[in-house]
Amino acid sequence: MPDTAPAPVILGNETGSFPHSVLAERHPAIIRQVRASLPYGPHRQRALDALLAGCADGVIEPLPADAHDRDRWAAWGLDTYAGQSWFDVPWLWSESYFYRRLLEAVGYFRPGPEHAVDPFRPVKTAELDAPRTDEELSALDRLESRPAGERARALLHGSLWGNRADLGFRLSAGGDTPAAAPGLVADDSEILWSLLPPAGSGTLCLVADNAGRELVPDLLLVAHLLAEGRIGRVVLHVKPYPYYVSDATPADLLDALRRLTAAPGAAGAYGRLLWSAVTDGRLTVRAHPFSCGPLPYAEMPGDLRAEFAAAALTVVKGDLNYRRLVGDRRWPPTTPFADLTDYFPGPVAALRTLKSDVICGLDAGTEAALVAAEGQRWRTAGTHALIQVNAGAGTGRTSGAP
Ligand SMILES: O=P(O)(O)OC[C@H]1O[C@](O)(CO)[C@@H](O)[C@@H]1O
Repeated sequence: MPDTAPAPVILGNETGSFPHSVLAERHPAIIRQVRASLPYGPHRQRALDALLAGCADGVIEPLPADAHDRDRWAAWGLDTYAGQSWFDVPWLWSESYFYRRLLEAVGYFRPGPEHAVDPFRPVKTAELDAPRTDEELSALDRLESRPAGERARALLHGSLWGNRADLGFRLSAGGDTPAAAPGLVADDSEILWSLLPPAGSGTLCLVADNAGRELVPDLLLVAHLLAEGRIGRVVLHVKPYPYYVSDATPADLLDALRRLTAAPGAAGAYGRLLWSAVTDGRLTVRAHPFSCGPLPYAEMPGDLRAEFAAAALTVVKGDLNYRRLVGDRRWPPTTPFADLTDYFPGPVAALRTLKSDVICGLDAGTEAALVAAEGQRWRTAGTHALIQVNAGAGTGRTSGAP
Protein backbone atom coordinates (compact mmCIF):
# COMPACT_ATOMS: atom_id res chain seq x y z
CA MET A 1 0.00 0.00 0.00
CA PRO A 2 2.50 2.57 -1.23
CA ASP A 3 1.04 5.99 -0.42
CA THR A 4 -1.64 5.00 2.06
CA ALA A 5 -0.88 5.89 5.66
CA PRO A 6 -2.21 3.19 8.01
CA ALA A 7 -5.51 4.11 9.63
CA PRO A 8 -6.21 3.25 13.30
CA VAL A 9 -6.78 -0.44 14.00
CA ILE A 10 -10.33 -1.19 15.14
CA LEU A 11 -10.58 -2.15 18.81
CA GLY A 12 -13.66 -3.19 20.75
CA ASN A 13 -13.32 -0.79 23.67
CA GLU A 14 -15.69 1.98 22.65
CA THR A 15 -18.99 1.43 24.48
CA GLY A 16 -21.89 1.71 22.06
CA SER A 17 -19.74 0.83 19.04
CA PHE A 18 -20.48 -2.18 16.85
CA PRO A 19 -17.28 -4.07 17.77
CA HIS A 20 -18.01 -3.52 21.47
CA SER A 21 -21.50 -4.97 21.07
CA VAL A 22 -20.08 -8.07 19.36
CA LEU A 23 -17.72 -8.75 22.26
CA ALA A 24 -20.13 -7.75 25.04
CA GLU A 25 -23.40 -9.15 23.67
CA ARG A 26 -22.93 -11.44 20.69
CA HIS A 27 -20.22 -13.63 22.18
CA PRO A 28 -22.25 -14.39 25.33
CA ALA A 29 -25.27 -15.11 23.09
CA ILE A 30 -23.17 -17.55 21.06
CA ILE A 31 -22.13 -19.39 24.23
CA ARG A 32 -25.79 -19.66 25.25
CA GLN A 33 -26.69 -20.92 21.80
CA VAL A 34 -23.98 -23.57 21.88
CA ARG A 35 -25.08 -24.95 25.24
CA ALA A 36 -28.69 -25.02 24.08
CA SER A 37 -27.74 -26.87 20.87
CA LEU A 38 -25.85 -29.84 22.30
CA PRO A 39 -25.89 -31.62 25.69
CA TYR A 40 -22.45 -30.91 27.09
CA GLY A 41 -21.51 -32.58 30.40
CA PRO A 42 -20.71 -30.78 33.68
CA HIS A 43 -17.02 -30.40 32.91
CA ARG A 44 -17.75 -28.65 29.62
CA GLN A 45 -20.54 -26.60 31.20
CA ARG A 46 -18.07 -25.28 33.77
CA ALA A 47 -15.62 -24.36 31.03
CA LEU A 48 -18.39 -22.53 29.17
CA ASP A 49 -19.34 -20.72 32.40
CA ALA A 50 -15.74 -19.61 32.80
CA LEU A 51 -15.56 -18.36 29.22
CA LEU A 52 -18.86 -16.52 29.65
CA ALA A 53 -17.65 -14.82 32.84
CA GLY A 54 -14.35 -13.96 31.19
CA CYS A 55 -16.04 -12.39 28.17
CA ALA A 56 -17.69 -9.74 30.33
CA ASP A 57 -14.90 -8.49 32.50
CA GLY A 58 -12.07 -10.97 32.40
CA VAL A 59 -8.79 -10.87 30.57
CA ILE A 60 -7.49 -12.95 27.68
CA GLU A 61 -6.22 -16.27 29.08
CA PRO A 62 -3.37 -18.17 27.44
CA LEU A 63 -4.06 -21.56 25.89
CA PRO A 64 -3.39 -24.62 28.08
CA ALA A 65 0.27 -25.64 28.02
CA ASP A 66 -0.55 -28.83 26.10
CA ALA A 67 -2.74 -27.19 23.41
CA HIS A 68 -1.67 -28.51 20.00
CA ASP A 69 -1.55 -25.03 18.50
CA ARG A 70 0.00 -23.10 21.36
CA ASP A 71 3.10 -22.17 19.36
CA ARG A 72 1.02 -21.08 16.40
CA TRP A 73 -1.05 -18.77 18.58
CA ALA A 74 2.10 -17.46 20.24
CA ALA A 75 3.35 -16.52 16.77
CA TRP A 76 -0.03 -14.90 16.09
CA GLY A 77 0.34 -12.63 19.14
CA LEU A 78 -1.09 -14.55 22.10
CA ASP A 79 1.96 -13.94 24.28
CA THR A 80 1.53 -10.21 23.71
CA TYR A 81 -2.22 -10.08 24.30
CA ALA A 82 -2.63 -12.61 27.16
CA GLY A 83 -3.53 -10.76 30.34
CA GLN A 84 -5.13 -7.84 28.49
CA SER A 85 -8.84 -7.13 28.29
CA TRP A 86 -10.71 -8.66 25.32
CA PHE A 87 -11.82 -5.12 24.56
CA ASP A 88 -8.40 -3.49 24.38
CA VAL A 89 -6.68 -5.60 21.71
CA PRO A 90 -7.42 -5.53 17.96
CA TRP A 91 -11.04 -6.56 17.49
CA LEU A 92 -10.13 -8.96 14.70
CA TRP A 93 -7.76 -10.69 17.07
CA SER A 94 -10.10 -10.93 20.05
CA GLU A 95 -13.02 -12.22 17.96
CA SER A 96 -10.87 -14.87 16.37
CA TYR A 97 -9.39 -15.98 19.69
CA PHE A 98 -12.87 -16.16 21.21
CA TYR A 99 -13.75 -18.97 18.78
CA ARG A 100 -10.52 -20.80 19.63
CA ARG A 101 -11.40 -20.53 23.36
CA LEU A 102 -14.94 -21.72 22.71
CA LEU A 103 -13.62 -24.84 20.98
CA GLU A 104 -11.30 -25.38 23.96
CA ALA A 105 -14.27 -25.14 26.33
CA VAL A 106 -16.30 -27.75 24.43
CA GLY A 107 -13.34 -30.14 24.05
CA TYR A 108 -13.21 -29.93 20.28
CA PHE A 109 -9.48 -30.62 20.09
CA ARG A 110 -9.31 -33.02 23.04
CA PRO A 111 -9.56 -36.82 22.96
CA GLY A 112 -12.99 -37.94 24.09
CA PRO A 113 -16.61 -37.93 23.00
CA GLU A 114 -16.63 -34.25 22.06
CA HIS A 115 -13.54 -34.53 19.88
CA ALA A 116 -14.18 -32.83 16.51
CA VAL A 117 -17.87 -32.32 17.32
CA ASP A 118 -18.81 -29.04 15.66
CA PRO A 119 -20.74 -27.01 18.28
CA PHE A 120 -22.44 -25.09 15.49
CA ARG A 121 -23.48 -28.12 13.46
CA PRO A 122 -27.12 -28.15 14.66
CA VAL A 123 -27.70 -24.58 13.42
CA LYS A 124 -25.80 -25.18 10.20
CA THR A 125 -27.74 -28.31 9.29
CA ALA A 126 -31.07 -26.73 10.24
CA GLU A 127 -30.34 -24.03 7.71
CA LEU A 128 -29.21 -26.41 4.98
CA ASP A 129 -32.29 -28.61 5.50
CA ALA A 130 -34.74 -25.69 5.62
CA PRO A 131 -37.53 -25.59 2.99
CA ARG A 132 -36.19 -22.20 1.96
CA THR A 133 -33.07 -23.91 0.64
CA ASP A 134 -35.29 -26.11 -1.57
CA GLU A 135 -37.03 -23.03 -2.90
CA GLU A 136 -33.71 -21.40 -3.73
CA LEU A 137 -32.49 -24.54 -5.47
CA SER A 138 -35.62 -24.99 -7.53
CA ALA A 139 -35.27 -21.40 -8.78
CA LEU A 140 -32.26 -22.68 -10.72
CA ASP A 141 -34.57 -24.53 -13.11
CA ARG A 142 -35.99 -21.22 -14.32
CA LEU A 143 -32.49 -19.88 -14.87
CA GLU A 144 -31.49 -22.72 -17.18
CA SER A 145 -33.31 -21.32 -20.20
CA ARG A 146 -31.66 -17.91 -19.86
CA PRO A 147 -28.61 -16.84 -21.92
CA ALA A 148 -25.22 -17.79 -20.42
CA GLY A 149 -24.33 -14.18 -19.56
CA GLU A 150 -27.53 -13.71 -17.63
CA ARG A 151 -27.05 -16.99 -15.81
CA ALA A 152 -23.50 -16.05 -14.91
CA ARG A 153 -24.62 -12.70 -13.51
CA ALA A 154 -27.43 -14.30 -11.52
CA LEU A 155 -25.10 -16.90 -10.04
CA LEU A 156 -22.51 -14.26 -9.17
CA HIS A 157 -25.17 -12.25 -7.37
CA GLY A 158 -26.48 -15.41 -5.69
CA SER A 159 -23.02 -16.02 -4.27
CA LEU A 160 -22.67 -12.37 -3.26
CA TRP A 161 -26.02 -12.06 -1.50
CA GLY A 162 -25.69 -15.55 -0.05
CA ASN A 163 -23.25 -13.82 2.28
CA ARG A 164 -26.22 -12.41 4.18
CA ALA A 165 -26.87 -15.98 5.38
CA ASP A 166 -24.51 -15.61 8.32
CA LEU A 167 -25.77 -17.23 11.49
CA GLY A 168 -23.66 -15.16 13.88
CA PHE A 169 -24.95 -12.03 12.22
CA ARG A 170 -28.53 -13.14 12.70
CA LEU A 171 -28.04 -13.56 16.43
CA SER A 172 -27.89 -9.81 16.75
CA ALA A 173 -29.95 -8.80 13.73
CA GLY A 174 -33.30 -9.74 15.20
CA GLY A 175 -33.44 -13.41 14.21
CA ASP A 176 -33.72 -13.19 10.44
CA THR A 177 -31.74 -11.98 7.47
CA PRO A 178 -32.10 -8.28 6.64
CA ALA A 179 -34.67 -7.05 4.18
CA ALA A 180 -33.93 -7.11 0.45
CA ALA A 181 -31.08 -4.90 -0.48
CA PRO A 182 -31.18 -1.70 -2.43
CA GLY A 183 -28.01 -2.50 -4.30
CA LEU A 184 -24.29 -2.46 -4.60
CA VAL A 185 -22.09 0.30 -3.23
CA ALA A 186 -19.31 -0.71 -5.65
CA ASP A 187 -19.53 -2.97 -8.66
CA ASP A 188 -16.37 -4.09 -10.49
CA SER A 189 -18.08 -7.15 -11.94
CA GLU A 190 -17.03 -6.33 -15.51
CA ILE A 191 -13.38 -6.48 -14.43
CA LEU A 192 -14.11 -9.73 -12.62
CA TRP A 193 -15.54 -11.30 -15.79
CA SER A 194 -12.58 -10.07 -17.81
CA LEU A 195 -10.35 -12.15 -15.53
CA LEU A 196 -12.47 -15.24 -16.22
CA PRO A 197 -12.65 -15.18 -20.02
CA PRO A 198 -14.53 -17.76 -22.10
CA ALA A 199 -12.18 -20.64 -22.88
CA GLY A 200 -10.11 -19.82 -19.80
CA SER A 201 -8.10 -22.66 -18.35
CA GLY A 202 -6.81 -20.92 -15.24
CA THR A 203 -7.34 -21.70 -11.58
CA LEU A 204 -9.91 -19.91 -9.47
CA CYS A 205 -9.22 -19.76 -5.74
CA LEU A 206 -12.43 -19.18 -3.84
CA VAL A 207 -11.89 -18.24 -0.21
CA ALA A 208 -15.23 -19.35 1.18
CA ASP A 209 -17.06 -17.80 4.07
CA ASN A 210 -20.25 -19.33 5.49
CA ALA A 211 -21.60 -22.85 5.09
CA GLY A 212 -25.16 -23.68 4.06
CA ARG A 213 -27.04 -20.98 2.22
CA GLU A 214 -23.84 -19.11 1.32
CA LEU A 215 -21.70 -22.11 0.37
CA VAL A 216 -24.42 -23.60 -1.84
CA PRO A 217 -24.56 -20.57 -4.16
CA ASP A 218 -20.75 -20.37 -4.09
CA LEU A 219 -20.66 -23.94 -5.35
CA LEU A 220 -23.26 -23.21 -8.00
CA LEU A 221 -21.16 -20.32 -9.29
CA VAL A 222 -18.07 -22.50 -9.37
CA ALA A 223 -19.96 -25.27 -11.19
CA HIS A 224 -21.16 -22.79 -13.77
CA LEU A 225 -17.64 -21.45 -14.38
CA LEU A 226 -16.31 -24.99 -14.83
CA ALA A 227 -19.19 -26.00 -17.08
CA GLU A 228 -18.82 -22.89 -19.25
CA GLY A 229 -15.06 -23.41 -19.56
CA ARG A 230 -14.20 -20.09 -17.96
CA ILE A 231 -11.84 -21.82 -15.52
CA GLY A 232 -9.99 -25.12 -15.60
CA ARG A 233 -9.68 -25.68 -11.89
CA VAL A 234 -11.03 -24.48 -8.57
CA VAL A 235 -9.34 -24.45 -5.20
CA LEU A 236 -11.88 -23.93 -2.46
CA HIS A 237 -10.43 -22.57 0.78
CA VAL A 238 -12.49 -23.42 3.86
CA LYS A 239 -11.81 -23.20 7.58
CA PRO A 240 -9.93 -26.04 9.26
CA TYR A 241 -12.27 -25.91 12.27
CA PRO A 242 -15.58 -24.31 13.29
CA TYR A 243 -15.28 -20.55 13.35
CA TYR A 244 -17.52 -17.45 13.51
CA VAL A 245 -20.52 -19.78 14.01
CA SER A 246 -21.34 -20.52 10.40
CA ASP A 247 -18.00 -20.54 8.56
CA ALA A 248 -17.64 -23.49 6.20
CA THR A 249 -15.40 -26.42 7.14
CA PRO A 250 -14.57 -29.48 4.98
CA ALA A 251 -17.47 -31.35 6.65
CA ASP A 252 -19.86 -28.53 5.69
CA LEU A 253 -18.66 -28.74 2.13
CA LEU A 254 -19.51 -32.45 2.01
CA ASP A 255 -22.95 -31.70 3.47
CA ALA A 256 -23.54 -29.05 0.81
CA LEU A 257 -22.39 -31.36 -1.99
CA ARG A 258 -24.67 -34.13 -0.75
CA ARG A 259 -27.54 -31.64 -0.50
CA LEU A 260 -26.98 -30.52 -4.08
CA THR A 261 -26.59 -33.98 -5.60
CA ALA A 262 -29.80 -35.12 -3.89
CA ALA A 263 -31.76 -32.17 -5.31
CA PRO A 264 -34.01 -32.55 -8.35
CA GLY A 265 -33.57 -30.62 -11.60
CA ALA A 266 -30.76 -28.22 -12.42
CA ALA A 267 -29.46 -28.15 -8.84
CA GLY A 268 -28.88 -31.90 -8.92
CA ALA A 269 -27.05 -31.58 -12.25
CA TYR A 270 -24.77 -28.91 -10.79
CA GLY A 271 -24.20 -31.16 -7.78
CA ARG A 272 -23.17 -34.11 -9.98
CA LEU A 273 -20.84 -31.88 -11.98
CA LEU A 274 -19.17 -30.74 -8.76
CA TRP A 275 -18.98 -34.28 -7.44
CA SER A 276 -17.10 -35.43 -10.53
CA ALA A 277 -14.91 -32.29 -10.41
CA VAL A 278 -13.84 -33.38 -6.92
CA THR A 279 -13.16 -36.93 -8.00
CA ASP A 280 -11.13 -35.95 -11.08
CA GLY A 281 -9.17 -33.23 -9.25
CA ARG A 282 -10.62 -30.11 -10.89
CA LEU A 283 -12.09 -29.05 -7.54
CA THR A 284 -9.76 -29.31 -4.58
CA VAL A 285 -10.25 -28.22 -0.99
CA ARG A 286 -7.78 -26.47 1.27
CA ALA A 287 -8.17 -25.88 4.99
CA HIS A 288 -5.07 -23.87 5.78
CA PRO A 289 -4.44 -23.00 9.47
CA PHE A 290 -4.09 -19.32 8.53
CA SER A 291 -7.73 -19.36 7.39
CA CYS A 292 -8.64 -19.33 11.10
CA GLY A 293 -5.88 -16.88 11.95
CA PRO A 294 -6.49 -13.57 13.74
CA LEU A 295 -4.36 -11.55 11.32
CA PRO A 296 -4.83 -9.67 8.07
CA TYR A 297 -3.98 -11.43 4.80
CA ALA A 298 -1.06 -9.03 4.37
CA GLU A 299 0.65 -11.28 6.92
CA MET A 300 -0.17 -14.56 5.18
CA PRO A 301 2.50 -17.28 5.14
CA GLY A 302 4.55 -18.07 2.05
CA ASP A 303 2.78 -21.30 1.05
CA LEU A 304 -0.61 -19.57 0.96
CA ARG A 305 0.88 -16.63 -0.89
CA ALA A 306 2.25 -19.02 -3.52
CA GLU A 307 -1.18 -20.62 -4.00
CA PHE A 308 -2.91 -17.29 -4.53
CA ALA A 309 -0.09 -16.15 -6.82
CA ALA A 310 -0.73 -19.12 -9.11
CA ALA A 311 -4.46 -18.38 -9.51
CA ALA A 312 -6.01 -16.47 -12.40
CA LEU A 313 -8.24 -14.91 -9.73
CA THR A 314 -8.82 -15.26 -6.02
CA VAL A 315 -12.38 -14.50 -4.92
CA VAL A 316 -12.58 -13.58 -1.26
CA LYS A 317 -16.04 -14.01 0.19
CA GLY A 318 -17.74 -12.25 3.07
CA ASP A 319 -17.26 -9.63 5.70
CA LEU A 320 -14.62 -11.21 7.87
CA ASN A 321 -12.44 -12.08 4.87
CA TYR A 322 -12.85 -8.50 3.64
CA ARG A 323 -11.63 -7.17 6.98
CA ARG A 324 -8.63 -9.46 6.70
CA LEU A 325 -8.06 -8.54 3.06
CA VAL A 326 -7.97 -4.75 3.41
CA GLY A 327 -6.95 -4.60 7.09
CA ASP A 328 -9.37 -4.13 9.99
CA ARG A 329 -8.83 -0.40 10.24
CA ARG A 330 -10.79 2.82 10.13
CA TRP A 331 -9.90 3.63 6.53
CA PRO A 332 -11.44 6.70 4.98
CA PRO A 333 -14.14 5.08 2.79
CA THR A 334 -12.68 6.60 -0.38
CA THR A 335 -9.27 4.94 0.14
CA PRO A 336 -8.70 3.03 -3.13
CA PHE A 337 -9.31 -0.73 -2.83
CA ALA A 338 -6.27 -1.26 -5.07
CA ASP A 339 -3.99 0.61 -2.64
CA LEU A 340 -5.01 -1.66 0.24
CA THR A 341 -4.78 -4.91 -1.71
CA ASP A 342 -1.66 -4.35 -3.77
CA TYR A 343 0.29 -6.66 -1.47
CA PHE A 344 -1.95 -9.55 -2.60
CA PRO A 345 0.07 -11.94 -4.77
CA GLY A 346 -2.36 -12.08 -7.70
CA PRO A 347 -5.65 -10.67 -9.01
CA VAL A 348 -8.20 -10.53 -6.20
CA ALA A 349 -11.92 -9.86 -5.94
CA ALA A 350 -14.02 -9.23 -2.84
CA LEU A 351 -17.68 -10.29 -2.75
CA ARG A 352 -19.13 -9.02 0.48
CA THR A 353 -22.27 -7.81 2.17
CA LEU A 354 -21.42 -5.02 4.58
CA LYS A 355 -21.61 -6.20 8.21
CA SER A 356 -18.86 -4.30 9.98
CA ASP A 357 -17.35 -0.82 9.94
CA VAL A 358 -14.49 -1.40 7.53
CA ILE A 359 -14.95 -0.04 4.05
CA CYS A 360 -12.76 1.30 1.26
CA GLY A 361 -13.00 1.92 -2.45
CA LEU A 362 -16.16 4.03 -2.43
CA ASP A 363 -16.48 7.09 -4.57
CA ALA A 364 -17.18 10.25 -2.62
CA GLY A 365 -20.71 10.64 -4.03
CA THR A 366 -21.71 7.12 -3.01
CA GLU A 367 -20.42 7.60 0.51
CA ALA A 368 -22.19 10.95 0.86
CA ALA A 369 -25.49 9.47 -0.35
CA LEU A 370 -25.23 6.53 2.06
CA VAL A 371 -24.49 8.78 5.02
CA ALA A 372 -27.29 11.18 4.09
CA ALA A 373 -29.79 8.32 3.92
CA GLU A 374 -28.68 6.18 6.86
CA GLY A 375 -26.04 7.86 9.00
CA GLN A 376 -23.41 5.14 9.56
CA ARG A 377 -25.84 2.22 9.72
CA TRP A 378 -25.15 1.16 6.11
CA ARG A 379 -21.75 -0.10 7.26
CA THR A 380 -23.09 -2.83 9.52
CA ALA A 381 -26.73 -3.52 8.63
CA GLY A 382 -26.03 -6.23 6.04
CA THR A 383 -28.30 -4.51 3.54
CA HIS A 384 -25.58 -3.32 1.15
CA ALA A 385 -23.01 -5.25 -0.79
CA LEU A 386 -19.98 -4.77 -2.99
CA ILE A 387 -17.95 -6.38 -5.73
CA GLN A 388 -14.43 -4.93 -5.72
CA VAL A 389 -11.57 -6.17 -7.88
CA ASN A 390 -7.86 -5.46 -8.00
CA ALA A 391 -6.75 -7.01 -11.29
CA GLY A 392 -3.25 -5.61 -10.95
CA ALA A 393 -2.52 -7.03 -7.49
CA GLY A 394 0.80 -8.82 -7.39
CA THR A 395 2.12 -6.96 -10.43
CA GLY A 396 3.04 -3.67 -8.79
CA ARG A 397 0.27 -1.83 -10.65
CA THR A 398 -2.25 -0.08 -8.43
CA SER A 399 -5.24 0.23 -10.72
CA GLY A 400 -8.37 -1.88 -10.82
CA ALA A 401 -8.01 -2.23 -14.59
CA PRO A 402 -6.60 -5.46 -16.02
O1 LIG B 1 -19.88 -14.18 7.68
P1 LIG B 1 -19.20 -12.89 7.41
O2 LIG B 1 -19.74 -12.19 6.22
O3 LIG B 1 -17.72 -13.05 7.37
O4 LIG B 1 -19.55 -11.96 8.60
C1 LIG B 1 -19.13 -12.19 9.87
C2 LIG B 1 -19.04 -10.87 10.50
O5 LIG B 1 -19.78 -10.92 11.64
C3 LIG B 1 -19.08 -10.34 12.67
O6 LIG B 1 -18.79 -11.38 13.53
C4 LIG B 1 -19.75 -9.23 13.27
O7 LIG B 1 -20.14 -8.42 12.25
C5 LIG B 1 -17.83 -9.77 12.08
O8 LIG B 1 -16.84 -9.91 12.93
C6 LIG B 1 -17.65 -10.50 10.84
O9 LIG B 1 -16.98 -9.68 10.01
